[in-house]
Amino acid sequence: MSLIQEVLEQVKKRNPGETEFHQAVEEVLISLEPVIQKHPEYVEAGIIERIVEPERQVMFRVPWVDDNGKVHVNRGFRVQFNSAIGPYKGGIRFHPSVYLGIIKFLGFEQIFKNSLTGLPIGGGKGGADFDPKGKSDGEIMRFCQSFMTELYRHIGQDIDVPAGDIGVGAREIGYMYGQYKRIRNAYEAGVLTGKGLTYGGSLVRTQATGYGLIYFVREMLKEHGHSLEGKEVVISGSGNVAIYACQKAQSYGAKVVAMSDSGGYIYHKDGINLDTIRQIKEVERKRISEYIKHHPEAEYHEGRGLWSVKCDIALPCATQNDIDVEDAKALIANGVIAVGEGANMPCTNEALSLLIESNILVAPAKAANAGGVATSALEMSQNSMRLSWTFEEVDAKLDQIMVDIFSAAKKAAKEYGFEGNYVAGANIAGFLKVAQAMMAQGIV
Ligand SMILES: NC(=O)C1=CN([C@@H]2O[C@H](COP(=O)(O)OP(=O)(O)OC[C@H]3O[C@@H](n4cnc5c(N)ncnc54)[C@H](OP(=O)(O)O)[C@@H]3O)[C@@H](O)[C@H]2O)C=CC1
Ligand SMILES: O=C(O)CCC(=O)C(=O)O
Repeated sequence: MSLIQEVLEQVKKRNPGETEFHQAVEEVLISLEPVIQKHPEYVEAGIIERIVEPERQVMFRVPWVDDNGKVHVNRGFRVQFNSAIGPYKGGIRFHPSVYLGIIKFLGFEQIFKNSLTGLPIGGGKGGADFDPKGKSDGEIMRFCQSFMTELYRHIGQDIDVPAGDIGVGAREIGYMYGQYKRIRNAYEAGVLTGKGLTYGGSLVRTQATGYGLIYFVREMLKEHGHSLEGKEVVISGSGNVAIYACQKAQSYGAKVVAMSDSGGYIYHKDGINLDTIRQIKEVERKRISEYIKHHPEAEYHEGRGLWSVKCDIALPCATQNDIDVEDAKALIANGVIAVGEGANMPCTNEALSLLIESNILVAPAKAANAGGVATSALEMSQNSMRLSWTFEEVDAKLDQIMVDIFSAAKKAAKEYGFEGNYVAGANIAGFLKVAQAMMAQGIV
């Protein structure tokens, strides 16, 4: 059995039931076979065994009281996966599906993604099995305060810097920051990113993941003689990543024809009206089905089925395992050119293999959605300097970072025998920097 197979077996045995974590580890380790052949010193130093084991993981009780005085108890998590190249960095997810296996898959992916940004940030992730849907502002605030009342012990601007993810946006970061500041009685803006602009947030952080995805997809299309101009695009989700991916894709002349939420999807042949989506999602916090009240010529379809909509470019921007083999087959049959992963691990491993074998261009999540965390790192830099850069300055840095990530993935893919496979290229380029740092720091 090869070392990679042995480590995979060990990961499954040691972390029973954590299927998303197994999936994420498998997807990375498979592409590292040629790397360890070339670098036997990594095998000797146990880099593969060490990189799949979190440095630390914390699980805690989050008690809170709803508006009717009823007590609820949720479970909170923070997984500090790897600090070889910088303080742990990664978002916080509030969603009822959250359990240790999800946070570990996300934390593991974050190691390689953060490395690809070229900035000094390690990998971590956190969250809670709390469902923010239908909760009042007061309930959200009390939950965030309770969550931070434990989390504050484990984080700090040079230790671990959380940010947003599913169910956590500027409102939640604000409540968590307020509670952290109250407990610590200190100015430490760099402890969280995705903050509001009046208290240390960075311009462009809100847009960064979606914009960065489109910058990466633009580079990938350009490399293969295509562009976004005139392409039909389908986007899953209608949250932070989806909205700003839609905005940037439209600005490059693409026509976004469908978007979704967990209830269903809308199809608008003439192109989605993003102002309506933003009003429904960012202001009213309602369901996407409301869209047809504003645009009766559009269609609403309940449930899954989004990936059967014909498109040139598919951008999964909702959640993990959104595109399975059947969805991939439907996309291929409909002539898709490219899939750009805005969400983390939105394709099953089987779907990814099928897309790659079918010569569909795949922009892998670790690279393509790295613009969010990269801009978080730029927010940390601004906090350290106590300066704020303009929108144009941050956006230009983000664009350059995405161009650099694309070329790093392309170069690594070519060097290790995977030319044109940016999934393998991103895994390898992300891994190499972390492995070199781990080698230099001894067995820790
Ligand atoms: N925010 C960021 O900066 C970054 C986010 N990501 C990843 O991007 C993805 C989207 O995150 P973000 O936009 O921030 O999150 P949001 O909470 O803003 O939006 C999430 C969207 O995905 C939908 N969704 C969530 N869970 C499911 C599900 N189980 N089934 C179907 N639809 C679902 C939501 O629908 P509904 O409202 O109905 O639940 C919503 O439309 C996630 O995978 C996240 O990890 C990656 C990098 C950075
Ligand atoms: O900005 C950050 O630190 C986190 C972003 C994130 O959670 C992600 O990249 O998945």
